[in-house]
Amino acid sequence: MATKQKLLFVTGNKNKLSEMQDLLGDHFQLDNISIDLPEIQGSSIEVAREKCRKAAEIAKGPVYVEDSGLGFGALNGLPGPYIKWFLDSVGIEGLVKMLDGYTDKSAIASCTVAYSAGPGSEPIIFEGIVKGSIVDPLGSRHFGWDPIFKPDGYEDTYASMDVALKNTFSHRFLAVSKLRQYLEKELELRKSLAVME
Ligand SMILES: O=P(O)(O)OP(=O)(O)OP(=O)(O)OC[C@H]1O[C@@H](n2cnc3c(O)ncnc32)[C@H](O)[C@@H]1O
Ligand SMILES: [Mg+2]
Repeated sequence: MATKQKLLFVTGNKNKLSEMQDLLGDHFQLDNISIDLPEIQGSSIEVAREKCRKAAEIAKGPVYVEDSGLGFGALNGLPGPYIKWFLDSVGIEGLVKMLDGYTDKSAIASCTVAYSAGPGSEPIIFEGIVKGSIVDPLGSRHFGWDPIFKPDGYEDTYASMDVALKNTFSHRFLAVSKLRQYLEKELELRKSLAVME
C-alpha cells in the first residue's frame, strides 16, 4: 500500500481535529500540534494567514491551520471570526437572544484554511461557506455553535444531524476540498519534476 502524505494541522480544538481526520484521513496522515495560536483582529483571511505564519515558524515545516466563523446577516456579518469570544461569554442561548429584535435570522458559517509550505512561505487561503439560519438550540452540545446553526435546505441543525452528513457539505468540508485539490496537484507536479530530473 502506498504511504500516505503527511500533513500537519495546528489547532487547539479537538472537534476540528476529529472532523479533519474524517475529511482528509483517507489520503493524508494527519499529524497535530495542539496549540491555541494567538489571533489578531481582522477579517477571517487575515486571522487565518497570521495563525498560519506563526504555526509554520513553530513547526519549522509545511503546516495548515483554519479559522472558523459564524456571521449574522442582521449584524452585517458579526460576530464572524470573533464568534469564539461571544460563545465563551454569552453561550449559545445568548447568541440566539442577540437576534431577538430582528426578523432576519440568516447566518453564514465559514471556514478559512491557510496552508504554508514552511517558515517564510506565504500562506495560501482556501475558503468554504454555508448559508443558513440561527434557531433555538437543537442536538448535542459538544461542538461550539453547532446546536443553533441550521443550514439552508435541512430541517436539522449541524448538531442534530449525523456528523457524517455534516461532513458531506459543511463549511469545513468545502474549504478542505479545495486544500485537498491543491495538495494533490502539488504532489503530481513534484512527481513529474522528479521524472524529468
Ligand atoms: O486553535 P484553533 O484552530 O483556532 O481553534 P479554536 O477553537 O480557537 O477555533 P477558532 O479560533 O476558529 O474559533 C471558532 C469558534 O467556533 C467554534 N467552531 C469552529 N468550527 C465549528 C463548527 O464546525 N461547528 C460549531 N462550532 C465551531 C469553535 O469551537 C470556536 O469557539
Ligand atoms: Mg482559535
